Amino acid sequence: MALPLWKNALQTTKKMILQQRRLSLYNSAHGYKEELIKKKLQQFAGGSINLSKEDNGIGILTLNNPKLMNAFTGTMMVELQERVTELENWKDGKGLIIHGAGNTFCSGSDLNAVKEISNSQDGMNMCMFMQNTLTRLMRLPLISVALVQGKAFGGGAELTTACDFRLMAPGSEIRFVHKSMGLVPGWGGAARLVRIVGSGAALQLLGGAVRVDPERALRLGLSDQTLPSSDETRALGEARAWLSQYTDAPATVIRAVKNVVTAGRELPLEAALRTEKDIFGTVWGGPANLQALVRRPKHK
Ligand SMILES: CC[C@H](C(=O)O)C(=O)SCCNC(=O)CCNC(=O)[C@H](O)C(C)(C)COP(=O)(O)OP(=O)(O)OC[C@H]1O[C@@H](n2cnc3c(N)ncnc32)[C@H](O)[C@@H]1OP(=O)(O)O
Repeated sequence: MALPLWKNALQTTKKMILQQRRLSLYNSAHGYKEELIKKKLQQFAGGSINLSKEDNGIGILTLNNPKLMNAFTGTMMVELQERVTELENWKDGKGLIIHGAGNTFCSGSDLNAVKEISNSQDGMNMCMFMQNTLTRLMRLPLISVALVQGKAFGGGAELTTACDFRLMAPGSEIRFVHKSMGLVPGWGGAARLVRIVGSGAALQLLGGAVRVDPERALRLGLSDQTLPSSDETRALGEARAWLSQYTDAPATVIRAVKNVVTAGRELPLEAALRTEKDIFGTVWGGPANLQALVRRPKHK
């Protein structure tokens, strides 16, 4: 018996999206040798990236290196890639909250490792590895939130820009400190920041290594809400509540919502329209749509 049209469309579209997602930003054509880079990064051990995938479709990803303000060691960079692959394969996932252990977000690369990866090629290899991972994170079919408590500095600030939204606890700070180190962002943070706040504000935040508090972040559109509590546990509960207003539907629908927005953001108009049509075909006549029609919802 032929599959219902929506199931057929779902299978076709899933294959297309997965193929697009698997086309990494960097590959061997760019001199990118992933296994060699991973081997180098794994020389710098410490900390972990923990992921909890909950039955309600919300994932909690924790940057766990509190002794070093959750600075990214080499092994944490490799683990982040592994967690993103897990999230790409989580078919029931619809939301993700990224936060740091010890009531602070992340202070960027582990400076102990940075001092060892000092030549240009090793630096660019680390950037290609992190850009591949953060681009895949950004394209996940889940609505993602960076819960910023304490400090999000350097690469930590860049990581927040790979999430769909940023929520900040009172007293927290996002700071692109790269200039002070004679650097520019390398994990894709500049390209994403320009798209979030505009080139003028991005130039000020990068050129001035500006301390961005919750109020300034809201004004710039860099943050979507300042949470009431700076307490670690309460802030996570507030972030869950905030995210729930955008994930309150079956995973198939929320994942389709994120995918049409990603298409609209990243594709030329006509390709975005065709992708939207294909994604529409995966939900039109699907279980959630049919149940809604039976209920005949009244949108007050
Ligand atoms: C593309 C990414 C980019 C790159 O790779 O080029 C980077 O991200 S480079 C790193 C950029 N980040 C920084 O420069 C931040 C450095 N850290 C700080 O400015 C402060 O630690 C701060 C403001 C985050 C917190 O200050 P606070 O006084 O509250 O704490 P401490 O400084 O005492 O830190 C506690 C403890 O953690 C160690 N620490 C903090 N950040 C790092 C880091 N990025 N790498 C390694 N270690 C870090 C700090 O040394 C202290 O350790 P201790 O043994 O107690 O001295």
